[in-house]
Amino acid sequence: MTNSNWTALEQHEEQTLIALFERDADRVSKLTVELGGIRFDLSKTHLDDGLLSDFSALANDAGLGAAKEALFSGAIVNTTEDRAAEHTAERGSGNAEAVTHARELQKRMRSLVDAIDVGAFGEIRHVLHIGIGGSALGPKLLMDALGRDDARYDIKVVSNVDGAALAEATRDLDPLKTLVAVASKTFTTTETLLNATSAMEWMQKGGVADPYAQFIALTAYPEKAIEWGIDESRILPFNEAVGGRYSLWCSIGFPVALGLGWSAFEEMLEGAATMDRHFRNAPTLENAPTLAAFADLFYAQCKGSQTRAVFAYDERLRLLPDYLQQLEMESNGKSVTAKGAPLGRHSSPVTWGGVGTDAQHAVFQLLHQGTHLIPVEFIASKTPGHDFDVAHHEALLINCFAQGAALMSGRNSDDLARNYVGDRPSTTILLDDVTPAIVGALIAFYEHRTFANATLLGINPFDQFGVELGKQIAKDIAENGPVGFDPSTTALIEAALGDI
Ligand SMILES: O=P(O)(O)OC[C@H]1O[C@H](O)[C@H](O)[C@@H](O)[C@@H]1O
Repeated sequence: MTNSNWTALEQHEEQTLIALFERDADRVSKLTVELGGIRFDLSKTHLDDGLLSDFSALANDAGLGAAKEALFSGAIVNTTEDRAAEHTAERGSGNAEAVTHARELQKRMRSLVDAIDVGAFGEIRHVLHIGIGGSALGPKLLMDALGRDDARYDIKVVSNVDGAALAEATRDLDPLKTLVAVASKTFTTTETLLNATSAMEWMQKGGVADPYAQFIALTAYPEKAIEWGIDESRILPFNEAVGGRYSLWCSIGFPVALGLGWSAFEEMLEGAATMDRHFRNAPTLENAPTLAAFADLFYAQCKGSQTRAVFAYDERLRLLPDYLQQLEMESNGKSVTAKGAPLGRHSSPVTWGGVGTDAQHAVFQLLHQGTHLIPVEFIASKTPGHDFDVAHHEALLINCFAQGAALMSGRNSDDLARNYVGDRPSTTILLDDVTPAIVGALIAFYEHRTFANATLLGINPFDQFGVELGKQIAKDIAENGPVGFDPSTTALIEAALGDI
């Protein structure tokens, strides 16, 4: 990818959003993609014919088509770790061998769901899912989104090493009726293993005669789980070529399959597969993840936006911003290219966000009148997730659309304190409903958008070495105490922990 591509994009003569709508009566349909029960409306971004053509050239030069084929065919796309990235195979897309392997492991998962259902583990009512990062955020999001009214089991997800999290999660659980799922791709993550050990003690204290019999493991390294004490028959392995933040489709999604039932889990996989096919085959200008990546790159790379904000106008999706933070920031928060050279550009913007309408009364002031340019994303559902008066849902959607309109149109006032400059971009993602299939497609959309961003920047989105240094230093402190650290760190350790 040449610098001239970026120079052309940076020098693009930008029109206001209002002018773009005035000049092109087809703008909404041109920049709206509908598939899998989702409408992606990018018409309130500054993408225009010129930008689309320049970004398409950039995508060609960056080899997006070949990169997609490499991803789906199971080639080594995670070059720094010498691995493929086979999350799409979990939903039946791509490499045949990986798909067959995924199906076999899913059969094993399904058998365990069935066994628990028929009482092979006793009278299980609760599942305590212990994991962190990619081993927690997906199950947490999905159960919160889809398991509100009719979850078949009470699923609690614990991630933080702060014992308060485990205390809260176990407070109302009956240890005799609880299954503990220890979810860790590597089965070496210290927080997860400490929480698992404490959950084991909680069960012992709670009178469970053989707590190990109520523990299962979800991991890519079964031998590590066996070493920890979990019987092989209660381990659900997954392919090590599935990255942690892409792992909700495999056994890390076990609580979802158990909590919502196997058919719902399959619907979620099928929804994601629909998005896989779209990303792989749809032409660039009709390709939702690719167009969204163009808009992301335009603002982050050409307009200096350092953040992008995501607001779920639906309580069921309130954890989506958290989920996306890991997906986007851990994937593309890198200052080096896949070839090991300095990136020389900004990496992924900071993803942040919240829930509408709450956020309107808290942070939207800055979005409307602050000096930062922050592309905003709204996610809403046509169908409400409750039986209360329809007025609630109407108010929710009206507010969502009003915010997008206000950001774009602005309103002039001679009184500067009351002036809205407008021309602030947003994307609206409108779901038919929050169902397993639609949420599956939505998450796959974000995965592919992240991949397209990475490819155009030349980043490997599948490693995360940035998280290692802090872990290493924590280990050093735990093993050796405050030896050899800077004065501030030493003083903090001594003040809070004394002689550890
Ligand atoms: O699943 P685990 O191996 O326990 O890893 C849990 C998480 O921790 C790591 O530090 C990574 O930053 C995440 O990508 C990963 O999802």
